[in-house]
Amino acid sequence: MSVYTSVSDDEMRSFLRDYHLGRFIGLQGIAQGITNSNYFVTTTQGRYVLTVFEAMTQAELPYFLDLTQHLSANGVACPAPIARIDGRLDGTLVGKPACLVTCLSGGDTSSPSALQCFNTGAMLAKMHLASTSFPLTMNNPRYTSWWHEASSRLSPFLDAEDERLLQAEIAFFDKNERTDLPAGIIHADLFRDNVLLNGEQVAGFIDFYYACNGNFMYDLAIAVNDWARRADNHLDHNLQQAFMRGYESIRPLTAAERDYFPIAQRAACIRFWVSRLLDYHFPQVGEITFIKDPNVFRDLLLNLST
Ligand SMILES: Nc1ncnc2c1ncn2[C@@H]1O[C@H](COP(=O)(O)OP(=O)(O)OP(=O)(O)O)[C@@H](O)[C@H]1O
Ligand SMILES: N[C@@H](CCO)C(=O)O
Repeated sequence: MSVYTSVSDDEMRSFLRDYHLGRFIGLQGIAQGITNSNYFVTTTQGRYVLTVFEAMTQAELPYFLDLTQHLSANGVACPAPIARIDGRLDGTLVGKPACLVTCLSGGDTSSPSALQCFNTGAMLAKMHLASTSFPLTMNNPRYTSWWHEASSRLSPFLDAEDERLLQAEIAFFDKNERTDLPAGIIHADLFRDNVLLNGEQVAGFIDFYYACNGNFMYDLAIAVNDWARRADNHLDHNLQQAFMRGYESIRPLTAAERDYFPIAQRAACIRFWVSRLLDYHFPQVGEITFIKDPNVFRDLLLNLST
């Protein structure tokens, strides 16, 4: 259950006074989710999702809300933030940053069909195209310099084989990274649990809080590594192909991007192997998180080349 911040009906009524959303009817906590507190809010005008941010600061929030507003206005399926009467997209509730967004129908899946992969790939390509006209920028907080630094912190906790593999992969990417390929805003965390599906259709991408500037192939690799990953941590060739075909139905890849894709997949493994290792070995006091198995991405890394 992840409703860490309790919001009373009276607090919600008072929050809603800043919006043109009619009268408050009810509030219902959403059980899924790890980082933030989420509620369905019903008013006389409809149903919305309230997020109360547990870790993000008020100053950090506008970038992400402006981004989802831009994307939804440009045909990308994602929740649109609701503007307050004064035009702001973010507010404060129970002393924490908060926002209201449109409520999407649908749910996530842990075992996607090929058509769901195709449609998610197509929507990711739409997002990449739409992002090129977004004016704000954000550095990727979890990229090469981050994993260099993190790998030093992790070194005492790793056995010799894992240490060697991690260092070798980091060095490989340092040599092979390309910065001249198409880039823009990337989601950077488009796992299966961050896409709501309505049957075979994409209802919307959620959780844009790692979105940043980056290489499109790296973003595609992050998504494919999760969407096509089988329980044995090998990639399902058909699901991978379906995802890539969907992507290319909207944004065809160049030969250089195609060549780079396997390198980006290895980098995407480093990213999530390292973040999960950090969560495991350095659990933050008071941080609300469930530790996910780091070895999934070590094993996927090993299996990518077999
Ligand atoms: N706009 C939306 N419309 C409908 N349902 C939503 C919407 N946003 C979130 N949800 C529901 O709330 C759940 C939790 O949302 P989310 O995954 O964003 O939680 P979080 O705690 O903010 O992030 P994370 O779980 O990645 O740490 C989702 O699985 C989904 O069921
Ligand atoms: N999608 C990430 C967690 C959120 O960044 C993971 O599965 O490790």
